[in-house]
Parts: sequence; C-alpha cells; structure tokens
Amino acid sequence: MLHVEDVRFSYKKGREVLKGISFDLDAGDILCLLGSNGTGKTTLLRCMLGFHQPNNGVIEVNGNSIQKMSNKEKAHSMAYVPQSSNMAFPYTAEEAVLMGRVSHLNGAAAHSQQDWRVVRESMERLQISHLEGRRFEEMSGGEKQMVLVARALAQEAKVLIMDEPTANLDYHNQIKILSAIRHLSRQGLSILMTSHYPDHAFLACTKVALMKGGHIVSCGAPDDVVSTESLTDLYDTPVHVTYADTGAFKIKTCIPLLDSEEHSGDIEG
Ligand SMILES: Nc1ncnc2c1ncn2[C@@H]1O[C@H](COP(=O)(O)OP(=O)(O)OP(=O)(O)O)[C@@H](O)[C@H]1O
Repeated sequence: MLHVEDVRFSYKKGREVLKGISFDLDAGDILCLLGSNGTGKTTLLRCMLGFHQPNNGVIEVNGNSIQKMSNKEKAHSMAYVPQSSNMAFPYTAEEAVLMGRVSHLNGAAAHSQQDWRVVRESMERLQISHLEGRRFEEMSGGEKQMVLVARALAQEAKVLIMDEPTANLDYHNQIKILSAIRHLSRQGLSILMTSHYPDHAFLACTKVALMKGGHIVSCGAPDDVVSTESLTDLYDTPVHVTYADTGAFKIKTCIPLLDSEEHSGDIEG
C-alpha cells in the first residue's frame, strides 16, 4: 500500500533532517512513529504529503510515486489529519467535513448529492452526526479531532496520515480516537500516526517505528520494538516497560522515571 525507501531531506544545505528513511505499510496496518522532539517526524509526514520535495528516495502509494502525482491524485491516495489545536475553521462541523470532498468536485461549482452522502456517512462512521450543525471553533479538542478525522475519511483515500492525533486530549477522547483508528484499519485503511505516547503503540498499533537522528532505528511489532532499553535510548531518559494486569488481560505499559536518586525515597521495604 505505502512504500517509503531511502528518503533524505534537508531544509538547509549540508544539514540532513531525514537521513535515509525506509518502511512499508500494508492495508490495515497502523504504524506509530515515535521519536523525541525535533527528530524529524513532521518533516517526514510533510515529505510524504508532497509539501516538501525529498533530496532522494521513493515514496509510493499502491506502486505509484507521489512525486509524479497531481494534487488531485495525491488527495485521492492520502488524507492528512493535522493536530486539531492548529486548526481554525469559521464553519460548522458538517461544512468542515465537506472540505474533504474538494478533490472530488470534477470542475463543478457545487457539491453533488454523492458528496453530501459521503459526508453524512463519514460522520456516522465516527458517531459524530450530532455535531453536524455545531461551529468548529466552538467545539472541544476531542470533538474537533473527530471532525478532522471525518474530513479525512470523506476524502475516500486509503492511507491516513495523522500528526499526533491524541495530542491535548483527555483519556476519554484519546481512547475514542484510538478506537476509531482501529475501526478504520479493520476496514482496510492504512494509518501512519506520530505520537509522544509509546503506550498507544501497545493499545492500538500493529507496527512501531522508532526514529532517532534522522534514521528509523527500529521498526516492527510493538512487542518486539518497544522495550525498556529501546525507549531509554530513544528519549535519552530512563523509561521502564512492564506489564500491567487489568484483571481481564495483561498489557504492556511504559513508565518514564526520574533519576534513581529522586526515586530513592519511594522504594518500599
Ligand atoms: N521550516 C523549517 N526550516 C528549517 N528547519 C526546520 C523547519 N521545520 C523544521 N525544521 C527543523 O527540522 C528538524 C525536525 O523538525 P520536525 O518538526 O520534523 O520534528 P518533529 O520530530 O516533528 O518534532 P516534534 O515532536 O517536536 O513535533 C528540527 O531540527 C527543526 O528545527
């Protein structure tokens, strides 16, 4: 579905931000891209969306190079979900979702009945039909994020690219977004998301890529890739990965730690 090979990019000559990024995403995959601040995650997403031209490398969706696609073809291949906190629309939720249909206009001035049908279906799929008349600017962070996901769905692309979809959301809305992402992957969409929450990889993702110094240093199943050693190295901070027993099942979880002196008073026994 999505093939990325040896992608290199620099904003300034002589300082590469992406130093040869490669990974693949199949239909139904949810890949979580983890890495410290400033490591190049957003730059990679922007290269994939065609906002930046890589110095080198291949980015293909279903075997077609995105560098050779028109904007309309790109919009039909990949949909982007930005962080809701960066967005301000003077529109209702329904109108914001309708913006996802722009690439389907086919030269017509007005949206077709089919466009409106897709908008309604996209909102129904995410169970946000009740928000249709609400003004985007007046909605909560979680509601806005769901509207932006619905807007991307209305684009009818098979690859969703999401920049920190759970940033600034409370637990309820984080889980709502992660559930929606899993639901979409089961319908065959491929999802690439960035996150600063490694726990979300265990909760929702089929794959994790660890990005450091402009490279993907590890990529694979969350259980194989996310460990005490790998996260401690990735964030240059002690992180403990352990199992939590919920009673019904066990799940891995990640705990960032203060240095051992700070914790010495907390040790029991
Ligand atoms: N427009 C730009 N011009 C020059 N350098 C840039 C530009 N945008 C980003 N950078 C630099 O590129 C590097 C990667 O930035 P990027 O935003 O991709 O990181 P990130 O991993 O998404 O970070 P964060 O987790 O903080 O969002 C950083 O050193 C940043 O300062």
